[in-house]
Amino acid sequence: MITKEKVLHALSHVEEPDLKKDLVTLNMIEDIVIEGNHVTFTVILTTPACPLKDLIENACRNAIAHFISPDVKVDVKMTSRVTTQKNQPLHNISNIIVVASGKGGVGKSTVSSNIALGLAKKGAKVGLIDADIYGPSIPIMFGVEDAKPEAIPTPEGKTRIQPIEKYGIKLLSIGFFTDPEQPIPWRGPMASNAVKQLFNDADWGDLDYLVVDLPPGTGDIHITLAQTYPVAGAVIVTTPQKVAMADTKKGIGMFMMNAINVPILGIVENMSYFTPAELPENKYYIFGKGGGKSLAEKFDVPFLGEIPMVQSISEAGDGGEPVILQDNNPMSVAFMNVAERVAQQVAIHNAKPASV
Ligand SMILES: Nc1ncnc2c1ncn2[C@@H]1O[C@H](COP(=O)(O)OP(=O)(O)OP(=O)(O)O)[C@@H](O)[C@H]1O
Repeated sequence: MITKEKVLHALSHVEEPDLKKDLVTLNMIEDIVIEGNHVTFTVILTTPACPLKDLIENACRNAIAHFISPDVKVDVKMTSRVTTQKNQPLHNISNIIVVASGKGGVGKSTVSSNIALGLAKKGAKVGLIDADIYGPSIPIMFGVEDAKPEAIPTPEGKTRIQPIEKYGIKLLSIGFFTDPEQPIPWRGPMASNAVKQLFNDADWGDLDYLVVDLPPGTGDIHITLAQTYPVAGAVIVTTPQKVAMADTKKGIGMFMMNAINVPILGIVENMSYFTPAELPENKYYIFGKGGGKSLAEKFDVPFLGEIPMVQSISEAGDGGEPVILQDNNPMSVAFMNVAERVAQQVAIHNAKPASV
């Protein structure tokens, strides 16, 4: 006879590959129902964007077959409860992910947008802040250049900014509050205060992930944000050129400084190679090859993936519909892989003991 204990015993032999503990110890199994020869249970993953979903499901099926009987009919429901970063800064936001680059123009906003939408596509509740005071490009990438977020008065006499909702995520850009024709005269503290308002004074609701597109380089905003709001981690975007890599090293160094101490979730290499649309098999490594990967190895941080230079990426971004929204575009898959790896790294960091 199949019992709940037997099912739990079988599943206690399935290890969560990232967290290196079994699913039962991690409290990832719920709702076991046994009806004769039919077993149903739910696996609670740490993120809906878990890249190991299929692997874990297969391992569960194999464990039941091996430890109970191959004849058992198994139904596995996969769901998720997103884990929360340590020192959660805003009670309704589980994880803040900053996206940074040493240099401007390497595709930081493109990567931020596609990661945010990728996580949302997987079912997560996602917000996106465009904190790039020097060139806020998220409004263009989401086709909401003219949006004017409402400020709603609260009973306490404050105002709450309502994020704009587009493609299933909530977004706010510093660009919504500035005149695009005017250069931004803000200097450090003023700009930092404006960005802080996007965190504090906005009505984000409950979010699993808040992705923040930082200005390029290292500066006041980075330091203020990292010190005011502990973040789950930083995604570093670089291109393969030597000059970009040199600045990327500085950026990584800044996040690793004791006073800042932001975990590096990994490096994304953008514009890794050029691929013409009509010859998708041809890859031209015009800026050099393997730089992002070797940088990740040098700093002992994950390499989150390479994104080629493809016309459809810039067309989609300029057209206000990031490429990940196109289901049949291979670049959509490339960005989804990056988004999944980011979510995976957040979950790994969240599971570490507080001192690590
Ligand atoms: N992989 C890619 N293939 C083709 N075009 C790309 C790719 N990545 C980014 N682009 C294009 O390059 C331009 C700059 O990208 P993006 O705005 O994302 O860079 P950024 O690093 O955020 O820039 P900034 O420093 O101004 O904030 C955009 O027009 C974008 O569409």
